[in-house]
Order: sequence, then C-alpha cells, then structure tokens
Amino acid sequence: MTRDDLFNTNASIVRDLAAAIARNTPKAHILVIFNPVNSTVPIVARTLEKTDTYNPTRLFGITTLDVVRASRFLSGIAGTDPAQTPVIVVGGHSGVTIVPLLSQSSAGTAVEQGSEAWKALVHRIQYGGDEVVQAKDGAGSATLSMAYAAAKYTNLLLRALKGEAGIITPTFVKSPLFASQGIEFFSSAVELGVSFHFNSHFRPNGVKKIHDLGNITAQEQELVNPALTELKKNIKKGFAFVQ
Ligand SMILES: NC(=O)c1ccc[n+]([C@@H]2O[C@H](COP(=O)([O-])OP(=O)(O)OC[C@H]3O[C@@H](n4cnc5c(N)ncnc54)[C@H](O)[C@@H]3O)[C@@H](O)[C@H]2O)c1
Ligand SMILES: O=C(O)C[C@H](O)C(=O)O
Repeated sequence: MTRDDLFNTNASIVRDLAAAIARNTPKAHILVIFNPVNSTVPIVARTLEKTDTYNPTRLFGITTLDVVRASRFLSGIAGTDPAQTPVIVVGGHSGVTIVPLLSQSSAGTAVEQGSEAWKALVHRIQYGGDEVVQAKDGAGSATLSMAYAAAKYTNLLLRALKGEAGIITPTFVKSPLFASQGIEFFSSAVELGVSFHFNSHFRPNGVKKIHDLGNITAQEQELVNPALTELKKNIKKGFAFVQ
C-alpha cells in the first residue's frame, strides 16, 4: 500500500476535521500529517475556502520526517552527528516528490552527486517510509519517528509564533515557487514566524517567508522534474475530492 492508497480512507476524515476546525476554531494553525500529505493539505485548503476561513499562512503539511531521515542517513555515511547535519528536503511527502538537496548540506560532500552511493542515499530518503512498513510486516507504518517529527515541527512553529526569529524549516505550504506550473503547494525552506499587518497590527500567522530552492545541482534538478509532475497530480486529486 502506498501513501496514495491511503487517500480513500483518509480524505473524508481530513475533510470533516477541516470543516470542524472551520466551525469551531477558524484561526487555528493547522498542521497536517495525515497521508497522503500531498493531497490532504489541498483537501484542507479547499474545505476552509468554502467557509471563508482559509488563511494559507496557517496551513502546513508536515514533511519533517523526510528531513529527519535525510539527516540521519547522510550522517551515517559522513560520520557526523545527525542533529548537526541539517538537510533541506523539498517537494512533497511521498516517493519521487521527496527531493533532498544534499549539495546544500555541509556534510553533502561525503557523497558525490550522481554516484551510485548518492542514488542509493536519495532512494533511501525517498522510500524510508516503505522500509518501515516492510519491517513492521502488516503492523502499520512509522509511529515513533512520526511523533518525533510532529513534535519537532510543532515546537519550531510554537517558538516562531512566540517571536523567535530565524526559524527556517521545510514544510509543505501554499507556495509561489511553481504556482505558474499549476503546483499550488510545495515544500521548501520556510521561515516561520509572526508578520505585521500594514497598519502595524501583530499577526501570528506562521508562514513568514518562503525561500526558493537556491543553488541546486543538475542531478538535483533531475529529481525536481518528476517531483513536480507527481505533485501536480496529487494536488489535483485532493482538490477534486472537495467539490
Ligand atoms: N507525514 C508523516 O510523516 C507521516 C508519518 C507516518 C504516518 N503518517 C500518517 O499519520 C496518520 C496516522 O497514523 P497512525 O500510525 O497514528 O495511525 P493509527 O491508526 O495508529 O491512528 C489513527 C487514529 O485516528 C483515529 N481516527 C480514525 N477515524 C477518525 C475520525 N473520523 N476522526 C478522528 N479520528 C479518527 C483513530 O481512532 C486512531 O486513534 C496516517 O494517515 C499515516 O499515514 C504520516
Ligand atoms: O510511509 C508511510 O506511509 C508513513 C509515513 O509517511 C512515513 O514516511 O513513514
């Protein structure tokens, strides 16, 4: 079963939860970890839109588990401490949509771009979830690491909302980066935090600044292209569910 297969089970649950949030706490920051994240975030967005409660700066898909895996797997090769080996992972949260930008990590030189070792590392980051599913052999998917990723992301957001500056982490949000190609949501490095309204009113929004991909290698660009194709389909599927 892929994350996309989970769509049928989770789509209506996510839609109903989003509708309940819209009714009861329309200003909440909504962190979506339900799979398939690439489609469930668009479902939440459309559901909120229907009740005029959609604020794209308060809706986040959690892709932190990919970041955690990338740091852990790269540090295993580079001999570094995973906590000190940040890796920016962009795109979405399933298979080819998970694009680790290893060239931007300080430990990234441990693996030559395009080499067999690099390909194996990228594959492990993209399909780390499947490794867990296979290891659990019918008993579900990642649980503790998911909880760790959720806690890590939530803490970052809470710290940013309290006013701490410079908190930047990948998250799947409404993004201008590939919007012209019909891809409304994309995960890239996002600065979280508060923003100020034009009349200086404090706005505890969440998404403060969306960073672009920066300098990426030709090999990484080759990962981005199929990611965009797949993301477009996943997002469309989510939108189509909420008519
Ligand atoms: N984004 C990620 O990194 C990531 C990682 C792992 C798992 N996941 C996803 O997280 C989700 C939960 O995984 P899990 O292992 O905790 O599953 P689980 O089956 O252990 O828990 C699901 C929970 O949802 C509750 N539930 C079911 N229907 C509901 C409804 N209609 N309204 C409210 N609650 C309802 C169940 O009672 C249960 O407590 C899955 O979609 C899984 O694919 C995401
Ligand atoms: O792989 C899954 O379905 C669960 C989760 O998204 C993960 O990345 O482990």
